Amino acid sequence: MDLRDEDIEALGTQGFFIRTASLGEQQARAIHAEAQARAATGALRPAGIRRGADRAEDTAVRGDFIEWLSPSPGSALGRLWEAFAALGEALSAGAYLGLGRFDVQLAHYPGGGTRYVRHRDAFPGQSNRRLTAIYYANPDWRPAHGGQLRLYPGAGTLEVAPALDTLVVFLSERLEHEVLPTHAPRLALTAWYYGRDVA
Ligand SMILES: O=C(O)CCC(=O)C(=O)O
Ligand SMILES: [Fe+2]
Repeated sequence: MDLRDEDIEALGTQGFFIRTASLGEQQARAIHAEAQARAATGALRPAGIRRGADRAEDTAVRGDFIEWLSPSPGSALGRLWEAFAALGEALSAGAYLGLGRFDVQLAHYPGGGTRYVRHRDAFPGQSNRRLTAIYYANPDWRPAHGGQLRLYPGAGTLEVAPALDTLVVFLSERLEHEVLPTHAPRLALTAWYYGRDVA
């Protein structure tokens, strides 16, 4: 996941950039297989809305099942973790984002019209999530499956297919987005990067 000047520039001007074929098909398929296997074990839990004591589940808002990952050296998901780490370092160096630690979440939307309504991942002023990087692991995605990521960069909208090996990176405080209803199982791995000032 080498960073190009145009990616850094797009992040500054539009608040996001998109890469297809980001790790290569072989790695992408291995990531898909591992993510799929984790989802199949039943280890994932319904995602909550809001955090802490206010946490609730509401599938009309958000219908995915999630698991927080830990680094797993030697596996395909471990290599993805390393790629996320390298991306954070490159963006800190190239875009002066001052990123520190990150969390990685595996999310599985089971299909059946599950979605995640329009939202932002962080709100300005709260020193929490600075950058969101989403990596899609869906080898046979077709338009009829839905589940596109819809971005609201300002004027108009843009839809991103959650297809194998596609990476979307955006400023968590800035870009509103939503997951359109998905009619086939949909896998995504998301890294959220925090500012360096946050422990
Ligand atoms: O999976 C996606 O495309 C986006 C999910 C999302 O917006 C989130 O988990 O905050
Ligand atoms: Fe989000």
